[in-house]
Amino acid sequence: MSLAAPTPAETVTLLAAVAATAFVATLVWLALALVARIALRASLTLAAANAASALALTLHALRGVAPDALTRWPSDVLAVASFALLGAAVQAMTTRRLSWQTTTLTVAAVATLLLALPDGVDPRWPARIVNGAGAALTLVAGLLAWRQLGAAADGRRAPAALALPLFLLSLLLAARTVETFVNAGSAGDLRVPSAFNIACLWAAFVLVLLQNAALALLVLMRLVSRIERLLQRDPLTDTLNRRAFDQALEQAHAWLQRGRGYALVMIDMDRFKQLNDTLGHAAGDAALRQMVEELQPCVREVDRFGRLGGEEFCVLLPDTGIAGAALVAERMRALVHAAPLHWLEQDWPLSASFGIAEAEPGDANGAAVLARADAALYRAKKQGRNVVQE
Ligand SMILES: Nc1nc2c(ncn2[C@@H]2O[C@H](COP(=O)(O)OP(=O)(O)OP(=O)(O)O)[C@@H](O)[C@H]2O)c(=O)[nH]1
Repeated sequence: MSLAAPTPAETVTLLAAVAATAFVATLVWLALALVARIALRASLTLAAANAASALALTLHALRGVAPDALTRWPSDVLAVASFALLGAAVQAMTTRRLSWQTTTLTVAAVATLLLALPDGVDPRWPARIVNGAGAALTLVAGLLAWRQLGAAADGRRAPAALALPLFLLSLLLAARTVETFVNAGSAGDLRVPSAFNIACLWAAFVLVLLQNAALALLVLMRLVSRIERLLQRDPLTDTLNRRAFDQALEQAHAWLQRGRGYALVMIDMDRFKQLNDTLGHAAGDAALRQMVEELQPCVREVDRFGRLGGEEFCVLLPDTGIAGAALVAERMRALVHAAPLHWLEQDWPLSASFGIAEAEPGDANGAAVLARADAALYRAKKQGRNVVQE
């Protein structure tokens, strides 16, 4: 390929290549949405964005071959729709919300503006409007992605650099708009075999690939986060499962050497077997969920709430001594005791026993602290239940 003397065949071939790439991306996002059911709304919106882009580029390439009524206004509107849909998909992916009103209004406004252009208007005007609107839409999408991706999502930070292709796309579209003003010979038409158009088409080709790859990576990260969460959580109560809690405990214990203490509050619902045997297993499950919900306000962001098994739970309180743990446990005890389980028109009184322990420098590991909290819990049960013991 020579940049000095491009041929019309080159620009049309490149246009077809970008359109074909967008078309393949459409199929991939459709498969992800409909077959794998991954990030359904965002994937479908991205499929629509790529489809609109593929169709817009194909119609653009057919200018002069197919009727103008098909290849001018529809192609321009589809191009703007593809940028608006891309923005909507980025919004759906980063904020989990999808604003159809903004997308529809933007496309309708640009479509009306293009229709309102007088007959025989300088053909660069439609190009300026489409590229200008595209630059603005992709810039807004890029800024949104930059802001949202930096924020913690599912406990994992997605790199804000994933927004970079959107900024580059915005820059490319802005450059195309400016070029129609500063270059007297510009037609604002991608089919014209100029060095500028060839460079733009190559950049568009790379950016379509980069843009889709960045968003696919984002979807993958979301998926991994979701799987990680499923592996760490107890399905009934959404507290940490035993494995994840043990990990958190050993992590906290490692910090003990660096002067950061912690305490444990072990919780065991009283006479749970009796509840299960009388009202049934479903009522038992409901009681466990109710207790966890009631205790959540006592648990800080830094605390770790885990289910050790059956009706036994434990809360890990970093930077907390035995006095603090006693306060928390007493508050929890009162909360559980205050609210009976409402089940099939009857009230079943609930209570729980609590064992607390503080990590000490002599403790070899977290399990040793847990064993002391367990022994304290045993004493609480021996004392007649519904009490806190240390
Ligand atoms: N509904 C329900 N029951 C469970 C679950 N896990 C364990 N259990 C039941 O919890 C009961 C625990 O009984 P026990 O260990 O005797 O304890 P308890 O009846 O609470 O007696 P105390 O702790 O001494 O007050 C058993 O009947 C288990 O089947 C669960 O996920 N859901």
